[in-house]
Formats: sequence, C-alpha cells, structure tokens
Amino acid sequence: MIRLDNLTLTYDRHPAVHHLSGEFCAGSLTAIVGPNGAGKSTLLKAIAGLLAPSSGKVERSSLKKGDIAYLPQQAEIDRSFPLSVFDMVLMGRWKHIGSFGGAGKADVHAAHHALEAVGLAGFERRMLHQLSAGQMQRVLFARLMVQESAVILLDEPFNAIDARTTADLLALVTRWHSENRTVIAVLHDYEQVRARFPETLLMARECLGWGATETVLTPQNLLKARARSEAWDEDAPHCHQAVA
Ligand SMILES: Nc1ncnc2c1ncn2[C@@H]1O[C@H](COP(=O)(O)OP(=O)(O)OP(=O)(O)O)[C@@H](O)[C@H]1O
Repeated sequence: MIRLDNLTLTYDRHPAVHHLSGEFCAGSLTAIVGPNGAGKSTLLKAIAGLLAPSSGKVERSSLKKGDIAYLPQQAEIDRSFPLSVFDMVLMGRWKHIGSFGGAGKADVHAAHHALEAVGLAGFERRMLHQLSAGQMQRVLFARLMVQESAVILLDEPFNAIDARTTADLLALVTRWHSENRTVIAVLHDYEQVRARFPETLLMARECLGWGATETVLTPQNLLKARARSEAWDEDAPHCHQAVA
C-alpha cells in the first residue's frame, strides 16, 4: 500500500501538488486525471521516489526501490542513446541481475518472452531511434513486464499511440491488475478511465475526488477541476492551504 500524508510538492518554492492525503491500496488499479498542469506527473515522480516532498510524506510501507517500476512520458526518454531493443528490455532485469552480475538464461528468456508478448519478436537488434512511437511504447511495456514489480507507475502511457497498440497495452495493464500488482496511471481519456480503471484520483494541484471512478468522474467534479486549474495563480507564494 502507498499512503500520501499531507503531501506537498514544489518546484522552486512554487506548489505543484498541495496537501494531498489518501492511499493506493495494494492491488488497486487507479487513474490519475486532471487538467494540464494539475500536478499529475509531479505526483507520480514523488511516488517513484524521484522527487522529495517539501512537506508531508509518501509512505511506501515495506516496498523497496526496486519494487516500484516507473514509465515516464515518452518526451522524457532520450532515444538517441545507442541501445538495442533487446538490451533496453534486459535493463529492466537489473534488480534480478545485480550490479556486477551478467544476464543469466532466465533474464534472457524473460526479455524474449516480453518482446513476444508485446508483439515485437524479431525487433531485438533494432536500435531505439529506429522505432516508431508506438513500437517504442511496446518496448517500454516489455521492460516493465520483466521488472516484475509490485507497483507500476505509468505517465500518459497511451499518448500518441494508435488504437490497436493502446488496446494491446491496456490488456497488459489489466493482466497486471489481475496479478494483484498496484497500477497507477496518469491518463487524459475519461472514457478509457471509466471503462478500465475502477479507482480514480481527480486533481487540480489538490485532490478534488479520490475513490470509485463512477463517483469521482462526475460532470460537477470535472467542471470544478477545470475551474480550479484556470483560477490557479502560477505566482502564488509557497504553499498556502487551498480551500476545498
Ligand atoms: N521541472 C519543473 N520545474 C519547474 N516547474 C515544473 C517542473 N515540472 C513541472 N512544473 C510545474 O508544476 C506544475 C505541475 O506540472 P505537472 O507536469 O505535474 O502537471 P500535469 O498534471 O502532469 O500536466 P500535463 O497534463 O500537462 O502533463 C505545472 O505548473 C508545471 O509548470
């Protein structure tokens, strides 16, 4: 379970996430939604341990760093690095391989199996910069598969991805959920969220709703989120408590 306790996250003292409290239960499948600039990616980074809270905390109970897999937005991934598809997927096995060991049979098998599962068998030797956006996303999902993490964080995983690839990758998300992993995804497609994600956190820097998707994604809440984000002052001083 991951618990947020009065969590506030800031950049250069500007608040991006405000006094957020609640919990992601073990095995839950949650969408984080909200307008642009609502703090969704910032929250995901804090859960991944990549951004320190300016106040409050993220409690990860007994989870260790390797138990949390994080998929950033595609724009944040440098594809010019000379790396093959196979090596990229194999890198996901680092916690099994360790710092000094080489990849064993089981690791190589897991990487091949994952590439097959995402429909990229035969692409092993391709370099990352030779892939389309959709193929790259399949590679990143294959890497998540071999990580075998208890918690999987996905930041806009289906952005600019065609319907077929989205359906394939959504099926993987559903499989992870059935395997009792905790999956948290930042998404913008409300229909997708309603159809596939039982829990939703709606935020506009602060929490506007967190719970069963049908009770959170109401027209009133969505209007409130839009109004809240439009009204937000980018130059607001450090962390005044927002009024609910
Ligand atoms: N590295 C950074 N340095 C300074 N400010 C940042 C940084 N990253 C994000 N911000 C600011 O923090 C706020 C929240 O950004 P964040 O990326 O978390 O929003 P988001 O909800 O993920 O938005 P989107 O839907 O557009 O991806 C925004 O006002 C943004 O400008």
